[in-house]
Amino acid sequence: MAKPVSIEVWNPNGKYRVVSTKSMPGTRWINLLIQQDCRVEICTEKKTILSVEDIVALIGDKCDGVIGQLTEDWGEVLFSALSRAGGKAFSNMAVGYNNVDVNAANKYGVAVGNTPGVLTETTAELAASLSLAAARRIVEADEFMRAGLYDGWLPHLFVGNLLKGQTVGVIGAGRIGSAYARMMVEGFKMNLIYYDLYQATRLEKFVTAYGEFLKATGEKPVTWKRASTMDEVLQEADLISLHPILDKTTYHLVNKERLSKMKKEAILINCSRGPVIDEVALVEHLRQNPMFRVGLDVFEDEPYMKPGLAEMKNAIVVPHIASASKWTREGMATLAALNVLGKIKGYPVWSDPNRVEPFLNENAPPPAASPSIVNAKALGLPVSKL
Ligand SMILES: NC(=O)C1=CN([C@@H]2O[C@H](COP(=O)(O)OP(=O)(O)OC[C@H]3O[C@@H](n4cnc5c(N)ncnc54)[C@H](O)[C@@H]3O)[C@@H](O)[C@H]2O)C=CC1
Ligand SMILES: O=C(O)C(=O)CO
Repeated sequence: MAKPVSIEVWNPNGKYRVVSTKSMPGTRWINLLIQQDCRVEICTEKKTILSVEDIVALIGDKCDGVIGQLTEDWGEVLFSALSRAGGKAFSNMAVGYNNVDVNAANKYGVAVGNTPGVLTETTAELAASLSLAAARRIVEADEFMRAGLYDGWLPHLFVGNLLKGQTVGVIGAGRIGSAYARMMVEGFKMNLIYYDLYQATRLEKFVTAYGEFLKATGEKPVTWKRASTMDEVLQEADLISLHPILDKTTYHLVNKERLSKMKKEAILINCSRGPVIDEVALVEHLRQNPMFRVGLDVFEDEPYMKPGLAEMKNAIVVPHIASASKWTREGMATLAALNVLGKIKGYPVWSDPNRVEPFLNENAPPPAASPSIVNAKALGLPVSKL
């Protein structure tokens, strides 16, 4: 018998019981659920990461849907518990769902939602912030200043890299990778090289058009290249940002051998998932190459860092905050709630998860659809005609 978990209840007499494993930003997501006759239970346990046992207790005997977090292990145990409780809907409050065993969800007929689109620009902006902070050694300089060590301007003080005219490399040019690439190309006039399993046609067109604009105004045009191997990006780029999903093909994509192919003064940014980089190999590489710099939002054993990383001056580390803007986090909560609500109400699945704006308009009711269900096809769910 699992131990009870503390909760806060909204609309106690609602017909459908929806559980959120965490408090989420904003109130729109709660109101949307309440308006559709849901009783909303929000876990108020103090600990940051809930165990599978905690979540089983939250699900209880009757539960129509759960909104969960990327820190939770959603597999056989939780999907079978949800199914036993009569639930057929789960949504991660995240676009990445490497914490979810979708096959297990399929086995129990549970729809799995995620929250694409609403975090694209916010995450890309954090990757751009880390890129600039690493290139211009902002964190080191800030520490130096606060330590009272600044005693006057010097020609060699915190000399970093100029981005303009250098090459930005993007691994995984999907929604976020492409948004980041556009920021770095347009903002800093960097040339682009990218590697993805698919062609990023819109991104290529954007860089071509921007290059033509620069040329027409008498400036050196920017260029783009789609690399046929990831190693080509590692060898050619001065700044590399990782934006693939985490799966078997991207686990330790950046390892010791690949790090050795990068330029000695290159900058590596990771705002995807920690295990995309072999972090032990990275710490060793940072030690051996003091001019190599890294900006990390995610870690292999999150929330922990591999030994030695925290001491490296050439590493900037932040606690998985890439999607942390108010608008984005409130939007993620809304999309996650609507994924669950849509399944409970028997709505179809939205036809294009890249076009989620209609769900985010606070001045209009959201469409009667689940914004993004990743296993819609496997479950044979109907698709919205809107
Ligand atoms: N740090 C943070 O707070 C955040 C992290 N993320 C992470 O970013 C990931 C990407 O998000 P989106 O851009 O929205 O997804 P997306 O699906 O639009 O883009 C992922 C891209 O990776 C590519 N890809 C897949 N396997 C690859 C491989 N082996 N080599 C190269 N490219 C490969 C895909 O073809 C796709 O273009 C999420 O899955 C999530 O893990 C997302 C949001 C916030
Ligand atoms: O949406 C995701 O995948 C995240 O990592 C949230 O920040």
